[in-house]
Amino acid sequence: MPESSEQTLKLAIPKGSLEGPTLDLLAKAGYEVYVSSRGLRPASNDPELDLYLIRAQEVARYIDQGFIDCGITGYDWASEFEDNLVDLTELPYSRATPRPTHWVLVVPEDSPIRKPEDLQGKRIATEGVAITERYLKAKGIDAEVEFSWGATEVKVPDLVDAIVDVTETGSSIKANKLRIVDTLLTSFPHFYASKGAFEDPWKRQKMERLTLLLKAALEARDKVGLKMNLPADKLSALLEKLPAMRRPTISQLSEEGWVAVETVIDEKVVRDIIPTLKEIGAEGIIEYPLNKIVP
Ligand SMILES: Nc1ncnc2c1ncn2[C@@H]1O[C@H](COP(=O)(O)OP(=O)(O)OP(=O)(O)O)[C@@H](O)[C@H]1O
Ligand SMILES: O=P(O)(O)OC[C@H]1O[C@H](OP(=O)(O)OP(=O)(O)O)[C@H](O)[C@@H]1O
Ligand SMILES: [Mg+2]
Repeated sequence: MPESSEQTLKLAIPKGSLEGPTLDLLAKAGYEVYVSSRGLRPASNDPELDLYLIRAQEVARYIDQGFIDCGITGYDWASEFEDNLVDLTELPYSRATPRPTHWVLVVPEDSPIRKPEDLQGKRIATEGVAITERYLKAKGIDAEVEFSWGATEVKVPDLVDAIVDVTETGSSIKANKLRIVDTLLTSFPHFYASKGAFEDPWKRQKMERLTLLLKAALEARDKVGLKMNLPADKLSALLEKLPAMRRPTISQLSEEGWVAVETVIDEKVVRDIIPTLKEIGAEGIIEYPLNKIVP
């Protein structure tokens, strides 16, 4: 375990839906976090980090109050504190996909509610009471909003007329035979800092370095490196046929008439590209995973 450090940065990691993907991202960024089964103050391989596992809903409030220097949480839960926080960066990852989450107004498939205005005088259950009330107010709709502790999908139509819930893949909506009436908010995780921490030169530099590494790790996601040797006279054929190979590095090989080509491409096109490269005349093709890309 690394030695303790003089100066530390108090960083909150969201406990719950985002915990797993956030720990994976931190690891890719170079920060191994060791979470024990009940421990909410995880250790890490960086003695300058003082880590807290805090519910996503509460991260922004503790940063706002200055108890925590910075943290990762969904934009949805931080939006009401937005004016008091420094938004260091958006981090485009989710629980299961690279897509953002949506807070949606949902009713049973056969509900008579077709548009938001049909909610006038109705009852809505949600974990996001503030998000829902802000939305209704903006639309001038008067409806009763009650807090839900979760498993919200089960409440329509017997307990309430509609719900507002998070959706990512849409599978919960489908499984519960629900229909989306409107989208209230779209959210990715963000890395937020308190204004106080941002004004502290040491903390600011530490957070900016962390931001760079987190973004670099996300940038490298779903990309791979590709390297090969190629007869020099086939180079133009290769570049013509493979527009996916943007800005490759070309270097001369010691063997006359041959070049080495190196590039970064989306992993999803690799299975089409490698056989084509072989057909064009490439040899010694290697594909390798990437941890970080810093533009
Ligand atoms: N299915 C999901 N896919 C991706 N992100 C999600 C999903 N559910 C929630 N999130 C995101 O994770 C954060 C926390 O979500 P939420 O408030 O639902 O708490 P939770 O961690 O899922 O815990 P709970 O079990 O109480 O719902 C939010 O920023 C939200 O946008
Ligand atoms: O569109 P999907 O990919 O299906 O994701 C949406 C589901 O994920 C969240 O549930 P969670 O697991 O947080 O449980 P909860 O119902 O206790 O909030 C959300 O409340 C939905 O139920
Ligand atoms: Mg949830």
